[in-house]
Amino acid sequence: MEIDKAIRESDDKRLKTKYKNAIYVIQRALALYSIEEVAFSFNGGKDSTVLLHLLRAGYHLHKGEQSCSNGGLATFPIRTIYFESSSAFPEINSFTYDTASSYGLELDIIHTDFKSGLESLLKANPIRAIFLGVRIGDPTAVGQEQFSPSSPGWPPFMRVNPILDWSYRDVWAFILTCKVNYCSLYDQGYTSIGSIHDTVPNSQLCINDSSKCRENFKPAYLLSDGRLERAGRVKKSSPPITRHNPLVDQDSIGSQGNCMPTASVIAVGDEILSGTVEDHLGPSLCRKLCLIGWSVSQIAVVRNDIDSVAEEVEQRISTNDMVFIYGGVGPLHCDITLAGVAKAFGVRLAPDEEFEEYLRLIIGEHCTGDRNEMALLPEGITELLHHDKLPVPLIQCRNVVILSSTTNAELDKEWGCLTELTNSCGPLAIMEPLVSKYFKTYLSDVQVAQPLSKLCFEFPDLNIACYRESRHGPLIITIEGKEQQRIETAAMALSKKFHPGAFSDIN
Ligand SMILES: Cc1cc2nc3c(=O)[nH]c(=O)nc-3n(C[C@H](O)[C@H](O)[C@H](O)COP(=O)(O)O)c2cc1C
Ligand SMILES: Nc1ncnc2c1ncn2[C@@H]1O[C@H](COP(=O)(O)OP(=O)(O)OP(=O)(O)O)[C@@H](O)[C@H]1O
Ligand SMILES: [Mg+2]
Repeated sequence: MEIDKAIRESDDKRLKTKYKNAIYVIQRALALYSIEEVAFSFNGGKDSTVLLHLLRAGYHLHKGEQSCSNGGLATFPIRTIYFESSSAFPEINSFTYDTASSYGLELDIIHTDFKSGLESLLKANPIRAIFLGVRIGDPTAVGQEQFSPSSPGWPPFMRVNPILDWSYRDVWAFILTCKVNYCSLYDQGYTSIGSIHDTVPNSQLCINDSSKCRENFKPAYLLSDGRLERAGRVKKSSPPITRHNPLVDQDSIGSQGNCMPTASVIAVGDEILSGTVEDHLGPSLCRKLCLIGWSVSQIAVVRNDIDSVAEEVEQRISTNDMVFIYGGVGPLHCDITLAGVAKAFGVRLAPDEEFEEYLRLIIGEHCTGDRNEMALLPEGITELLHHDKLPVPLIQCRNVVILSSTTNAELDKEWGCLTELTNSCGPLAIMEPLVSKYFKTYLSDVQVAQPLSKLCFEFPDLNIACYRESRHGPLIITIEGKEQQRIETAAMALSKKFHPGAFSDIN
């Protein structure tokens, strides 16, 4: 088979190893699943082009092991799916179609979104595993392995990623060594291809030729720093904050009519969800936020699972000014919080040298593996918040602050530093806290209900709430607002509705 021969004849040892491992993954998958149970997700991109040829070679070798077939690959027996979108580059579409006809691919063209397309595909076919050209540097690769079940909420199938550990250089080494065709856009400076709306040629490949009016680009395989592969892709998450942004621009709060900034708190921990450990940090964080005039919109607990964290963060970042997340931070297998945050913003985890230096000062060279996994941070969106009292800086990714505290004492320290950083453009705007007044009464709920709801109506600018600490204990009523005088007026109005002494002040 021509691919296998080209690699065998090449001197590139690294490529040979990558090829061998990818073929091994493909052969494992073909041994585990029948040919009707597998599919190949092909989109004409460079990574899926590499995968196509690896699958052709892998299938040929797999067949060869079973019989002495000469592997006449006029047709490619693995069902191939292409999600065609109206915003795909015409060059990508034509390359995909031409490749399908050259290699006899049985192409299923799907016009819906990934999730519903896969749902229909799995309903109509016995597919259990899908080959993908996902690589470790892709944002969507976060948390994946060579065999990874589809995420919760997706139809159930196995994602098989034979080139997960391939670098940008490996991909081009393979394409050039095997002399296979690739989409023409890669010769025009495109290095990673999304849609026509979010992809431009990579500026790293721009040739500055003042004599020509048109910009020229070198081909993709000349990009020397593979980390810049996605430089031509517009980030999926443009600044997520749709409301005013109090992160650094504290003046914007006043200009929005003194509206309170809101925060959401996320705890990560299976141990909290199983009831083994009680979360004390969440309530403490809520109190701290209220004390600096912030309103807490939600407190959530999620599992130590990348997708659960990503889903929660993705929902909270657009509706809150800030999101605070803690738990799941560290070097253990269950420490997935940073990966979840990266996934929520659609970026990858990448080594951060500055952070690594801090970690090295603390833990020395005692990290396992090639490098310190704790120094992998969401790429392009991370800011390190330094403070003299902290051994390592706090991590902020856009409007998400990742706290590493595990106890209230540690939280007090981190919080103290965060609020002190405010003066030197830290993430928190310190607002005037709301003023509140607490009353208690032994009247029954039924007696209090109607007058209290009238009071809410008369004072719509105040936050009037009530709760009981125990079934037979007093009813506690709280009145919260911006001005003390206004609260006193409401308190007076409330007491006038009942006999004297019905309420006592517990402030
Ligand atoms: C066949 C196939 C299976 C996928 N399975 C999953 C999945 O299990 N979980 C997930 O979060 N995304 C899944 N995706 C979506 C990809 O992670 C990613 O969103 C997609 O490749 C588009 O990337 P883009 O947003 O950069 O265009 C799948 C995509 C395809 C084509
Ligand atoms: N529209 C699509 N139809 C079918 N498969 C797709 C589609 N989009 C993505 N995929 C699958 O996801 C993989 C990863 O996509 P990604 O865009 O990162 O790689 P690529 O398109 O092959 O190369 P490039 O990074 O140069 O765009 C693809 O190799 C392919 O297996
Ligand atoms: Mg692509």
